[in-house]
Amino acid sequence: MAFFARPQSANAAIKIVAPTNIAEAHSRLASKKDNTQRQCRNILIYGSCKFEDKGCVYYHPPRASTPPPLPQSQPTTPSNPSLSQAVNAPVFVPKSSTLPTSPTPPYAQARTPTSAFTSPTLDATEYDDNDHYDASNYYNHTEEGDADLLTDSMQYMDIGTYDMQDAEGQMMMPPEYDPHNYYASYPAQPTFIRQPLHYHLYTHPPPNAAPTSHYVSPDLRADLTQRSETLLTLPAPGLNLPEEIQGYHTLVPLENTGGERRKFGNWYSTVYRAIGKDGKGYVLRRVENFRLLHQAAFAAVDQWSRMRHPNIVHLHEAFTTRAFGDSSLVAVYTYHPNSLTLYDAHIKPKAPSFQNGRLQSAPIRVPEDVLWSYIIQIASAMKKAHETGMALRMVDVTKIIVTGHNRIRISACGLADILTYNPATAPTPTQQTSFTAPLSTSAPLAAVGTPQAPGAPGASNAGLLSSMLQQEDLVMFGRLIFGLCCSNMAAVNNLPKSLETMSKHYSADIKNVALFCFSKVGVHKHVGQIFEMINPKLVHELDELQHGVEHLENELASELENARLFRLLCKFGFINERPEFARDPRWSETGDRYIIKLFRDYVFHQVDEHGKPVVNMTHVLTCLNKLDAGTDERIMLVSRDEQSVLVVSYKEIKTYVDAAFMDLARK
Ligand SMILES: Nc1ncnc2c1ncn2[C@@H]1O[C@H](COP(=O)(O)OP(=O)(O)OP(=O)(O)O)[C@@H](O)[C@H]1O
Repeated sequence: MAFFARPQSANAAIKIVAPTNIAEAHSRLASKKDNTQRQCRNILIYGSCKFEDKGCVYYHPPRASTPPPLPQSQPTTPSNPSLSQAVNAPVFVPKSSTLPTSPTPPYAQARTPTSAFTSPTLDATEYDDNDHYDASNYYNHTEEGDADLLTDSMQYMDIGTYDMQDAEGQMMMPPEYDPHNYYASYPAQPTFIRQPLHYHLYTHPPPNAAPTSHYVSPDLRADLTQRSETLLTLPAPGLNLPEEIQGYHTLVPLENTGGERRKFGNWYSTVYRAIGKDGKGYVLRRVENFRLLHQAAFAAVDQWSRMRHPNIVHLHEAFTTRAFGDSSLVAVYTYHPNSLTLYDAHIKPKAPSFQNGRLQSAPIRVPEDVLWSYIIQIASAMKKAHETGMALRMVDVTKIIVTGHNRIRISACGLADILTYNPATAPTPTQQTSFTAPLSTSAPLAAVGTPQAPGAPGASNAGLLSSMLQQEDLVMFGRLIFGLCCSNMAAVNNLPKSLETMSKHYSADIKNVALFCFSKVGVHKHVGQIFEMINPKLVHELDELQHGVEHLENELASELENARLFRLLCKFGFINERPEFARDPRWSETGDRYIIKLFRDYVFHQVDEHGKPVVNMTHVLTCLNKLDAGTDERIMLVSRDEQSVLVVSYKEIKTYVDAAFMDLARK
């Protein structure tokens, strides 16, 4: 309760009085201008004046004597910012158009270009050391300039205004959003004093990136919200799933566990979503009734867990478990909420819908640019795997998931390596990390789950197997392109018809890539050749990606200020109108909290000249951002009975808000 006893004078708010000393300051400046006995500034700065004997009108002390000390300038701001001195300082410049504008500061009159650099008595060579722009020299070398003048001029500066500059002296934060209003309010205040950029100030976004609202678009918001929501859904009761396996809990099946099931190679498999020890979502891909014969089979897991690629679902670990009541193999992958397999997204028959005005149930064909994007992403993932001596082995519509807008990832990588591990063909660590050259022999392909023993002379079993699996990746890739083009995964079984369909709906380039991948082994074929074939499409994809990044940046910009303003509003909510202090006038009618209360009125409860509420988000945003930044700019707060007026800076209000909040938090 100590803060209740805080004396009101503890705050630095000042009462408004008429700025009587403006006229005095002007007359003082005028008298200084007439003083021809003032010491020449060249003597002060350089120790001599080249024009001493050539008509310089200022006073030059005898050369032998020691130069007199610099004249004491008038203090720019009161050294002790006590209330009594602050009251007389005519610093406060009301920003509101309803308030009188401040007089044009004298420094602004003094720094006309001619007076600064075109004095006939100045020799440019005399300023060699000061050629670069320097604000203080600039003023010092004005015709009438001296330290006193500069000091006097500084008194008229609204420091809050100069805080709003970046390193280049550009205005960073117009007090109002409308730049025209800003310059109309400050017609004669050029900006020369450089202050470090205060990143917490509210900055008007560049016009080309100006967000249309202060929130991300509804579509993006809905998408992101749904993704988080999905992670929180609970499993249906009665599934009889283990509560926890190796630290993963809250298992939820991501596919139908009853009815007809497809096999994964020779095994049944089920995909679950689970929460890990770190609270993040994971996918557990369980292979039922798997017997691990060789611990070394998990070597592939190490390799895949080290692999990072944007189009490959990351494999974290794999283990065997009896928690499901059998001997299961579980591979743990990153969870990408609300994903669909390519099959579900493009091939699975949909409920009838209106297409071209007719009710149709045929799947909607994948647009060509989307197909190119898929081809590039899969080829990129494949290239990464092949460069590290591995094969994807999962280029299949049911094992590629769509995790975002046209964004695909290959899931289940590494699983086939464990399931089909054969110690006779297991690669050594060196072979695992070496680049696999394109296959030069016409060896038969190894199907997933049934690797064949290679026998090419000169090549190790492991190396040749790896090459064969990589060739198989390409064949699967070709099959996938045919399937997506024809919306039928058995499209390659009737190649002539499929080619006809492709020619009808897609460009010849897609057909060429599909045929290249699907063609028989025996030629020098590797995934790098695909990139050579599709160069122009790569450029297009890059452009699209950059557009996508820009779009997201703009979305981000619209929310940029919201988090800190939300925190500030929370503090206001905690401090203002506390019911337990409702009958205690000391809570909000005196001292710092009174100022917080008046500031809240200033921000939210203003009325116009007709008494109508001013509902201006720009005003609120500007005020709150300045408060959060703690600027030196001062505002005028009027009591509700309009009997007293307080002038207080944002910096001071910020201190009071923080102190009041800390008091509450400590209670
Ligand atoms: N990493 C992942 N993140 C999120 N969802 C995933 C992930 N991997 C797979 N899924 C989802 O899990 C579900 C089942 O995946 P699965 O690979 O078993 O596909 P499937 O079509 O059921 O194939 P199969 O019939 O061979 O089991 C799919 O809906 C898929 O989108």
